[in-house]
Amino acid sequence: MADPWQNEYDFAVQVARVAGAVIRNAGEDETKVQTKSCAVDLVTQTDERVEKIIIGSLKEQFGNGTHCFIGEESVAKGEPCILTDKPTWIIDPVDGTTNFVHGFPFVAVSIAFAVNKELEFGVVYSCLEDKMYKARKGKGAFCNDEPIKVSDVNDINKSIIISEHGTDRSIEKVTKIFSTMQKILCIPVHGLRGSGTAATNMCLVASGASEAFFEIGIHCWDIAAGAVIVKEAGGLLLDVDGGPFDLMSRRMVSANNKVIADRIIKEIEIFQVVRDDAPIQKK
Ligand SMILES: Nc1ncnc2c1ncn2[C@@H]1O[C@H](CO)[C@@H](O)[C@H]1OP(=O)(O)O
Ligand SMILES: [Mg+2]
Repeated sequence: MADPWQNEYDFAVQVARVAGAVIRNAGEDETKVQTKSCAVDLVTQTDERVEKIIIGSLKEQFGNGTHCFIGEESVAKGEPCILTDKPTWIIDPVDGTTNFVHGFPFVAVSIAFAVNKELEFGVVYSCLEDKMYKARKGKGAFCNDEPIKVSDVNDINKSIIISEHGTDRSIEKVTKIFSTMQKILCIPVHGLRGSGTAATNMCLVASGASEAFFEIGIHCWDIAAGAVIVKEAGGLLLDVDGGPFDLMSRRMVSANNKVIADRIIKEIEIFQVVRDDAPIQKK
């Protein structure tokens, strides 16, 4: 049977490439920052411009009222962040905005597509490295059209684990994050890393460069596309408490296998975050 979402998938790859070129060519003026939720949560003109380009072209192509859109900058401006059964695009125009502002060379465009609350495909374009990661449910994961798969390491002592610090600087959260990192480092593991973009981190797990990436505080648009890519590369997704992965929960462990995931989960100090789909007055 023909793939009902083939056109959407192919178009997402094209749009991600265009968006990545816009990011690469963004002038100095466009890296001037404004802040969002706090002093270290950054946004630039490019984030907003690229989201408009992506959503604009998707709407022109498919938006006859049947498709919904969840985009990082649209949600920041008050649009709802609720996943329904309708075909829904989940978009982070510039994942790694802090990197982008500083010229730290990992910045990704992340585009995912869900139907009936299930992720159908994901595209992550790491635009400064010119790496196009993509995966269609049931059809494998690719980087620049070459198949990718997760690492086969199941000895935690031989792993590289990725995490990030996020944008919350409250002392209790930072203490928990660093305590978790310290415990994992001292298991010991070969190394701890973080590229500064959740989408790229997930592609690093998918391509076998790292065994696991976990974070509390990420948003659905940071990880939706990467989630399909990790799964299709043979990896798995879990909640930070070992339960099932929930895209809207802002908590995620992605790993090459269950042995590594379970070992990491044992060390994670959980802190509370407000869900992406919580009523707006709670945020
Ligand atoms: N409050 C938060 N806590 C943790 N990670 C966050 C976060 N807000 C955004 N992120 C994302 O996590 C990674 C770095 O921690 C980036 O992918 C960043 O996405 P962004 O660049 O699109 O904001
Ligand atoms: Mg992001």
